[in-house]
Amino acid sequence: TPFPGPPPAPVLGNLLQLPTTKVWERLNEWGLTYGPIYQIHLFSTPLLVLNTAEAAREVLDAKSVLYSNRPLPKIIEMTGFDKGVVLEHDPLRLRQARKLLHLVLQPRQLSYYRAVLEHHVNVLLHNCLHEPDGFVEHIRHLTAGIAMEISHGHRVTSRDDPFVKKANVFADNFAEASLPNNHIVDWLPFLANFPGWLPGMGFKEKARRYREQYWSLAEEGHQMVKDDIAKGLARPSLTYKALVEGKPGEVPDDVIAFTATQVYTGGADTTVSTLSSFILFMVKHPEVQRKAQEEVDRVIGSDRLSSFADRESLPYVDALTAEVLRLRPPVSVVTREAGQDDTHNGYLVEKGTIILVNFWGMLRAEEHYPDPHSFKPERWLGKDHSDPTHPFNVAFGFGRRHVSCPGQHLAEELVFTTVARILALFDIAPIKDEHGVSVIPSDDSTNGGITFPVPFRCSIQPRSARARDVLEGLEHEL
Ligand code: HEM
Repeated sequence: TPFPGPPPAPVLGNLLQLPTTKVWERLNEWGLTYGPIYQIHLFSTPLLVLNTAEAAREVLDAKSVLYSNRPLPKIIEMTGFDKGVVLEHDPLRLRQARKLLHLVLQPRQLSYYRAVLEHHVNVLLHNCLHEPDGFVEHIRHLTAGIAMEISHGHRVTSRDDPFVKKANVFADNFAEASLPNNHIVDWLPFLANFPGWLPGMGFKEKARRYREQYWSLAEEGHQMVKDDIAKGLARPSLTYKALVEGKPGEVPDDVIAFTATQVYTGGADTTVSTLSSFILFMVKHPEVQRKAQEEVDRVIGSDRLSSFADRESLPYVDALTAEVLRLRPPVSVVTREAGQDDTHNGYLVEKGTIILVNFWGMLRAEEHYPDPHSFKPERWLGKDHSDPTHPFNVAFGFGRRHVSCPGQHLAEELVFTTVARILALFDIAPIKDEHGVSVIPSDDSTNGGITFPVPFRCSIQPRSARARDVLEGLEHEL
C-alpha cells in the first residue's frame, strides 16, 4: 500500500485542495494530520511529501541513490534552464558541474574570496548610509558582486553594470519558470499538452525568449573570461580555473559556461532573501536588535569591524542569523523523483513519484521548535551547529554529496559578516507616519522558487557620530 494522505478527488487528485500560492503552508498543515511522510496526487501522478527533517534524512540521505534524481519539468526543458547545475538532470554533466563549483566554493578555496567579500559588504554599508531607502537594491548589489567575482572574476563597480543587468533578467526568468505552483503542474509531463494550464503559443514564445537570453548570457560571460585570459587580466574564478587549471577538453565548454551562470541563480537571490528578512526582523524585534548590538559592542568594540572569524565569540548574533533562516528559509520547497520502486516504512513508493521536500514546514515543527512561529534567537544559544535541528542543517538541503547546497559555507560567511557589521553601525527601526506612529511592516512573504519579504520601508540610521565617521571612511571602497 502507498503512504496515506488527504483523499484525492477522481481525475484531478488533490489539485483543487492546493492553494495557488505558498503551497508549503498547506503541505505543512496536512503534515500535522497525516504525519511526516504522506502522499498526495495531482491527476494520476503520486507526490510524496517530506515534512520533517528526520523524514528527509531517512529518505534523501539514507537512500540517496534512489532519490537523487531531479524531475525535468516541461517548461524547464523548453527554456534550457536544465543546462547547468540547479536543475541539471544528466548525471555526468551534473557531476562535472558540481566539481567545478567545489573549485571555488569549498572552505579552503573560499578564503581567497574573503577580502572580496568584505569589500562588497563595506560597499553595502556605505550605500546604506547615503541611500537608506534603497537597502534591498544595495543587498542585491552585494550578492551580485560576490557571485560575479566567483563565477567570472568580474568586478562589479557600477550599479548599472550591463552584465549584472542581464543576469538579473535571467534570474527573474528562472524564478518565474520554476515557480512552485507552476512546478507541480509542469512537472507532470502529460500536462504539457493540457491547454487550460499552458496557454499555447504565447507560452512557447516566452520559453524561446528565456532560452535565448540564458544562452547569450552564458556565452558572453564565458567569452569575457577567455578575453581576460588572453590579455593576461583574468582573476581567479570558476571559469578561469576550469579553463586554465583543468585538463583541456575534460569538461565541455557549455557545462563550464552554464554552471558559472547558475552560480548567480543559486547564490544571489537566496542571500538577498536572508539579508532582507534579517532587516525585517530587526524592524519588528527591537529588543533582539539591542541585545545583538550590545554583544557586538562588548566583544568587538569600536576599533575594528567584525569578520567571520568572530562568529564563535558572537553567539547571539550567530543565533539570530539561524533564527532568521529558520523562519524565512529562502527556498521553501525542492523536488526530487523516485528513481525506482521502493518500500519505505512498509509503504510503497512507486518509481516516478515526485518528492516534495518542505523546508518551510520542517523548520516549524513544534516538537523541535516550541512556539514555532515566534522569532526567538535564544533557542539557539548553547546549541551546537551540528545539532540536526539547527537551521544550517536543514535549510541548505539534504542528500549527501549529490544535491545539497554547495554555496552553504559562502552563505554562512556572507550572512554573518554582513549582519554583524550592520548591527555595529546602524539602528534599524520602523518609519513613522504623519502622526508620529510607527508603521510596522507586514509579515508576509512573496510566492516563488525563492521567497522574499514583501517590499517594506524602514529607517536605517548610523548609531552614533562615530559610526557615521566609520561609514564615511569606507568611501575608498567604492
Ligand atoms: C542563505 C543562503 C542559501 C540557502 C538557504 C541555499 C539553499 C539551497 C537549497 C535548499 C538548495 C537545493 C538543494 C537541493 O536541491 O536539495 C541549493 C542549491 C544550490 N545552491 Fe544554495 N543556498 C544559499 C546560498 C547559496 C550561495 C551563496 C551559493 C553560491 C554562490 C549557492 C549555490 C547553490 C547552487 C549552485 C545550488 C544547486 C546545486 C545543485 O542542485 O546541485 N547557494 N541551495
